[in-house]
Amino acid sequence: MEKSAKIYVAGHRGMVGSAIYRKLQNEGFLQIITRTSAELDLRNQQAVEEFFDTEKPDYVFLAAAKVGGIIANNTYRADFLFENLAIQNNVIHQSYKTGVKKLMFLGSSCIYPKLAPKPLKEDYLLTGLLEETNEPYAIAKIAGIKMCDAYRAQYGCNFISVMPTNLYGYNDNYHPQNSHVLPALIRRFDEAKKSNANEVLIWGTGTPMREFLFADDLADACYFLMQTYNEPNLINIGTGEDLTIKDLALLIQKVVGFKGNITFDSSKPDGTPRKLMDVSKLHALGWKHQIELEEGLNLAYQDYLNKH
Ligand SMILES: NC(=O)C1=CN([C@@H]2O[C@H](COP(=O)(O)OP(=O)(O)OC[C@H]3O[C@@H](n4cnc5c(N)ncnc54)[C@H](OP(=O)(O)O)[C@@H]3O)[C@@H](O)[C@H]2O)C=CC1
Ligand SMILES: C[C@H]1O[C@H](OP(=O)(O)OP(=O)(O)OC[C@H]2O[C@@H](n3cnc4c(=O)[nH]c(N)nc43)[C@H](O)[C@@H]2O)[C@@H](O)[C@@H](O)C1=O
Repeated sequence: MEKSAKIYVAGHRGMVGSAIYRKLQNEGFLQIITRTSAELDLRNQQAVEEFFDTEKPDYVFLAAAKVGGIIANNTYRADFLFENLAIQNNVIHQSYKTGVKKLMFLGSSCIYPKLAPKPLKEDYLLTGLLEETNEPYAIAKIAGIKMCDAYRAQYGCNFISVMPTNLYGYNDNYHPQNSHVLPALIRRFDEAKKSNANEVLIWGTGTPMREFLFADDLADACYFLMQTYNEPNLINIGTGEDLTIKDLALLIQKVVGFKGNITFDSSKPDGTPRKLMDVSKLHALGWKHQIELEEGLNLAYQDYLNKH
């Protein structure tokens, strides 16, 4: 990407989009185009068409999506399917129509079959049934991968798909019900500490395993792949390391400094038992994460404290 190129970061106020925006600014890009969802609703086909016709971006990072944790995905099943399909259909199709040089589509590790062998290799896509709690979101993301590949095959578009693992970082969503586990627990432990509560409740059994990547590391990987990777199919972005939700809770408890107990609410869903990514393809290209989990948790907790 040339430093003077017009780069559209869709979703620039979100956790991932804001990290990509910071990365591009730090690298000296001069024309980063942004719109909030209030200014440009990406579900609106006509508005997206007008925006692309007017702005004609050279490069697109598609980091706008309807996003949430296990309960949000399971509760708003129609919204997660419809909104994500609409956003990605509009952005990918208009990128083709206006001659965007390269587009990056962000998927998620939940596109892999629930019981696929671990670690999850890219070629396990569509080899089995999906996890029920986030099936609508995963179906939309799989459609996004297939759209990028179809536009590459039929029209020669350089559209690539990356699959990040579970993410956390600056500008995360700390909603008590709708957020992902890591920000939810930062908030719950912090509130328990401040109110001198005796215990913190963790959803599920604590036995599922998850892999976590700091969003600024993800942005760095996205930037790296945008410069170097021009292939169909998908590429995983993660750390290659995971831990149980119980161990994550104990680590967050330590970082926050909560002295009470933790208990488990097994009436809440566990979701996928494990979704560790195989990151050998990314490592072979020469990229590896920098920020380890405990360091990232301290950074995220400071960001939470600054804003709450
Ligand atoms: N968070 C995670 O753990 C993971 C995220 N991902 C993927 O990364 C990407 C970004 O996620 P993340 O940053 O966490 O999500 P956020 O919820 O933090 O940000 C999403 C952004 O999308 C924008 N957006 C949502 N709906 C619309 C719309 N209708 N029109 C225009 N913009 C819209 C929002 O814009 P505004 O602020 O202006 O309303 C918001 O800034 C997504 O594709 C997600 O699937 C993948 C794996 C894990
Ligand atoms: C990124 C990924 O995120 C989603 O999948 P998920 O990994 O299952 O998401 P999660 O972060 O919400 O939960 C992880 C684990 O943690 C447990 N857990 C404990 N206590 C809390 C808690 O307080 N909140 C939440 N949310 N989970 C909790 C929870 O029960 C589960 O076992 C997808 O829907 C999909 O959107 C997607 O791609």
